[in-house]
Amino acid sequence: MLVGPLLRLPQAGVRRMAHYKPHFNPAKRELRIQSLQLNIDRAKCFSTTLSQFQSDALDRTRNIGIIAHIDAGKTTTTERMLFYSGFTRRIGDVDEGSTVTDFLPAERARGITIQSAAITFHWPPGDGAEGQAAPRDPALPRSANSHTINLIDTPGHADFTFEVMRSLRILDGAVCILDGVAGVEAQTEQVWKQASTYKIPRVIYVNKLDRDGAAFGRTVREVSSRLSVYPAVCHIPWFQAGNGSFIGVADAVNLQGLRWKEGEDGRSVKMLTLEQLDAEEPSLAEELRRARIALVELLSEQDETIVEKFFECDEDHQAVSPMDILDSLRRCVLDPTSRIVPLFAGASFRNMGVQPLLDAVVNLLPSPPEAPDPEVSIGDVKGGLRRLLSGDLILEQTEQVSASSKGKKKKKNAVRPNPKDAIGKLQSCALAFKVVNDAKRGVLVYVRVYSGSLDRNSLLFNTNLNLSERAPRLLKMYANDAVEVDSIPAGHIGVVVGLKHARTGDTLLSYAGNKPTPPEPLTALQLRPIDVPPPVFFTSVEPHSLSEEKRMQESLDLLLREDPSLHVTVDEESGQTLLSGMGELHLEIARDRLINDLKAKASMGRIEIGYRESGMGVSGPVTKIFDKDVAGRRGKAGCTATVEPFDGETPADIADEDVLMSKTIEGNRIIIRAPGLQVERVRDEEETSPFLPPGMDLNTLRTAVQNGALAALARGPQFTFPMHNTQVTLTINPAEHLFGGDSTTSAISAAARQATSAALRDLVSGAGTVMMEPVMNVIISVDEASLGSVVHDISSSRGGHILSLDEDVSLSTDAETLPSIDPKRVYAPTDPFETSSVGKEVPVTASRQRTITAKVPLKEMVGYLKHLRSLTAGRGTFVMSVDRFENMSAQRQKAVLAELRGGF
Ligand SMILES: Nc1nc2c(ncn2[C@@H]2O[C@H](COP(=O)(O)OP(=O)(O)OP(=O)(O)O)[C@@H](O)[C@H]2O)c(=O)[nH]1
Repeated sequence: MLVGPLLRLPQAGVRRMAHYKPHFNPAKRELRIQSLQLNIDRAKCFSTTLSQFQSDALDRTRNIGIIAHIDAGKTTTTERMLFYSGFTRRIGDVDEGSTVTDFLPAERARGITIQSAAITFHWPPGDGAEGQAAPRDPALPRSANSHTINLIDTPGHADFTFEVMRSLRILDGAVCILDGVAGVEAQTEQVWKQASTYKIPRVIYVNKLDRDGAAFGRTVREVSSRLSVYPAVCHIPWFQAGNGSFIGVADAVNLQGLRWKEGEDGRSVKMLTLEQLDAEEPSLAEELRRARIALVELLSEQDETIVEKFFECDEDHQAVSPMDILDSLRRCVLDPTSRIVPLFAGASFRNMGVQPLLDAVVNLLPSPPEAPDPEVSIGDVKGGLRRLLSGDLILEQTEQVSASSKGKKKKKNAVRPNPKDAIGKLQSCALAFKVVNDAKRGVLVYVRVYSGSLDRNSLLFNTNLNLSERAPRLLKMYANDAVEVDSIPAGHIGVVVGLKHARTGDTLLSYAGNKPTPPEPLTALQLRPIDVPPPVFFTSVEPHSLSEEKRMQESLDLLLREDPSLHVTVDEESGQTLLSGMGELHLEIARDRLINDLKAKASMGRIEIGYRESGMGVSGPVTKIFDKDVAGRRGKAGCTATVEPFDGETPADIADEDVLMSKTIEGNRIIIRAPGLQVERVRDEEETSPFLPPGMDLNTLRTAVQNGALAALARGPQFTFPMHNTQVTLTINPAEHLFGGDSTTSAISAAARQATSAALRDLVSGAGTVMMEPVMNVIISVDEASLGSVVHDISSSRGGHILSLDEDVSLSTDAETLPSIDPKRVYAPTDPFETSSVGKEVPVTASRQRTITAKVPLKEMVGYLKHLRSLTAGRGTFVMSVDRFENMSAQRQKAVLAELRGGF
């Protein structure tokens, strides 16, 4: 934005803003969050008969999350939010391990948030039902009425990136907390980009301004340069006498000062008008006027309405009403093309700045109907939920399917589904965003409902697992307290109790009719689908005794439902159970969960890198006939398998009518062919064949063959690492491979496994296999002084490949790369001990932050943080994510194998 010539102090005779905040009492100039005790009592006394959701009007609901760099103060801020809203009686303390949101013992012990907990509270305090009948008074800010806030606490550690994505996708808005000392860090950039992928409207809160070295102005400039957005500075910090301790904020929207008393719980806030500030803190008053001008100027660049208001006020920046500014900020926040992000200031630990931030959540972030349309997919077709509900997306999907099946023989009795019929039958769709094992209530599945209403006792079809299960109980959660409800309407967040299968990330549908599955193609519907990155670390899990094995398996199953980015495989030959995950900390936390929380009597081995194995050529077709009694039942089935290299991208040629399935799973492609099966679509949704074993449907056959192939692919033939970039084609010929009732699912699975394993072994005698290792995308933030040594260390000692210095290299393929913003053109107040203010050059000094983007083998990154800290005097930070698996050179392979064998 242009601040230069326009940044001038307003003319004399400035009009005073009318104060508008009803819960701030201007007469007393002292705010006390009202009737705290009353609100706590109310919170405890929710009627269990009334559906609490009914009283929470959607436009007075905010589904928000807090995103930040680790340790920026998410938990500390959340605890204050809960306290000021009357939800808790005392402020929890992360350092004492007494917080509400971090309620897993493992989290409390580590002081980090590892699990997203959803909490509902009201702001301003009330029960969210007040004044529901009365329409909103447009002259008052939304924060004049009590709102229901569903807060999802997202994890901050890099190992939990996938978990961050999972919680982000159900948010309608987010607060991004920055550490006022550290500024924008590599991980902030990463999580910011992730939020941009889902186009989530955001506000920024600069925290920890009480700490020595806090630099609000520098942080604001970093927001523009590193996050590529225009910070709309709504608050500036108030340091006593310009450079003393942090005592409050000056509010550029309402043109007032908010001062908190040192050492109190923060419920008392002294408010000062601009005139009072002039008398008490003239330099702050002057800066506040600058901030107001900059704010109006910035908004004017993107919002026509504020320009009109500005002209109506005779071009007096101070005369524009707070309501007009709030409305303009809101329009910008909700406009996906706008790059304006409102920015607030505080020190949560000192209980300063949290109530105005809560007002901002209510005033500026969207209600569920105002939030960006969530992405859904049906098969390969993607689009918005609204397009799905209109039937257009289904139409597109059916057209695509019929186009791709052109040239195929028409199936007998084929019926094309009517999109309107399918949508008409859809009663609700919801996303299970978190599965939590509650000691008292059992397994809780947190859901966000996107359309319709999820009712108690309805049958829920899980499109990820292809099964239905009933929802016997529904709850609305208040951290560890719960209220029983009859339904969860669209836009709301609630909990389903009693589901046996649903996992974190699954899409759940309820539909009309008594069929076991919803009409096609709804069975393939996915809400906000995300790609699960491959696990790169693994460890073995061993029960203490044979009798503990069942218990351990149950605990592992639960762990996997909670966190599907963990994987469990059983090595067929050694019988060892292997648990794999995204990072060392990820597996350490899983170990804690398993052993300390779930009380599994098991021990875990060393955490090791998950290498992969890949074939160098094509195997011959190998046929295996399995013929054995399984659990007292005769089983006989056969299968032919061929394996070949697969580049991970080339689409499968599915124009072959014999192809039953072609799926890429965990970096390998599984193709199932069944020539001569003569598949027929009988009715709308059922496929069958006269040659299937009695009682078996096509889906069961597919799953059995797939599971057999997956079990074989889990162990490479030469190095015993899981196979990668491998395509296996399995052929089931009914005449040769199916033997009526003897061909049970386990016999078919066993035949598929044996055939795949034999084809893999065939590779070894032919072209051979090669080891692959995970290569990471690494983004390192360091100061100028350490740049040289860090770059040298990465490229020479760690075999890394530097991609860029300082350039914005997008980690996510979806995130759009925005043109950069010149921080010189952004308003930022002077930091204490800094000389000039606006329009300054970002100084090129030793403290300037530099960003290194590189590709480095994961093996070389183990324990890197400690090393980076020593190279950068403790200031360097980094984030990394898996780029891909790469073939290892013969020399590197030999060295790694020697190390592994030596048990190093
Ligand atoms: N001085 C100061 N310290 C703060 C402030 N806010 C948080 N802290 C401290 O910073 C540390 C991290 O705070 P948390 O609230 O746990 O941060 P978090 O972002 O939730 O961290 P994760 O859960 O690990 O992602 C704790 O020691 C807090 O006491 C603040 O405003 N001022």
